Amino acid sequence: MSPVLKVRNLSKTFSLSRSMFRHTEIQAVKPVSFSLNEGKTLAIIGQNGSGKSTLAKMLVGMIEPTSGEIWVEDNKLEYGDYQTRCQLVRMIFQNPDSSFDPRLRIGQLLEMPLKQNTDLDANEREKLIYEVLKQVGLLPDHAQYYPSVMAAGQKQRVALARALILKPKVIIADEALAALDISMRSQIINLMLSLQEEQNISYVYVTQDIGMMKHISDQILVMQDGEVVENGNTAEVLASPLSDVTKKLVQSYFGEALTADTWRKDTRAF
Ligand SMILES: Nc1ncnc2c1ncn2[C@@H]1O[C@H](COP(=O)(O)OP(=O)(O)OP(=O)(O)O)[C@@H](O)[C@H]1O
Repeated sequence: MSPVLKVRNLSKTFSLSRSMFRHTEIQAVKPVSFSLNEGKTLAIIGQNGSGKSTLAKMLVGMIEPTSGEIWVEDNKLEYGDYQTRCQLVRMIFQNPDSSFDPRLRIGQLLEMPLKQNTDLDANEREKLIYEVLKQVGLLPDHAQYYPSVMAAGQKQRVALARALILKPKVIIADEALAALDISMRSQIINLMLSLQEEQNISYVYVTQDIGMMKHISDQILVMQDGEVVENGNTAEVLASPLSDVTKKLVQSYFGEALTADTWRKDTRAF
């Protein structure tokens, strides 16, 4: 199986002006390389300020990398080429409200990426909008709703629908489920898992939730101070962590080192 997402030596240094003559540089992400196969899930975990979000934002084209390359299949993603990128990689955020225009109905929100990035006519766009609403467990009638009248879980379904509508290869979820309560979170996760199975989507979750990632990720990348300190198969990394930061994350979530036995016995819902 060949990788769908390939990242080579991707890095980001922010330069902050302290005064006219003084600059400080922050190496938010030191050169990182990894790849992700089709239909698989990568978890990027790490403490606050470790560089997770900066990495995710570079993948989705919101931040210009200082160096490195991002490939999706045979397409090299160039910063600023939104048209190519959004058909390959889409992102969902923790707070959908901040990315929804409150003046637009759900149908209009979903139609926007289709108008901007495809040649579909109005009938074809409408058909696709109803199809994607159904895929995320909403009804055709929801196209007429404004986001403000929807519950948090429904809004996250709309965010997912908007990410799915261009049929991307990779979806990046930056702390997308952290604000939802446990039962809504499980519903959305299960929905994302079944969509993954149907459509072979690859997911990158940016999260601090190691418990959930144990259940749903195939690969884990652990970051600390802008550096990837561990990268590998989730079960192997969590069962035999090499870095102190991973050991601490495992210990603080599971209360002990994670042996094969405790792994099996851990049945907590995510
Ligand atoms: N636009 C920016 N300008 C300057 N520095 C930034 C910018 N964005 C992030 N940083 C810095 O880069 C480092 C990594 O931040 P980042 O937000 O990627 O970490 P994170 O692991 O996602 O943390 P959190 O979980 O708190 O979001 C931090 O030191 C942060 O202050």
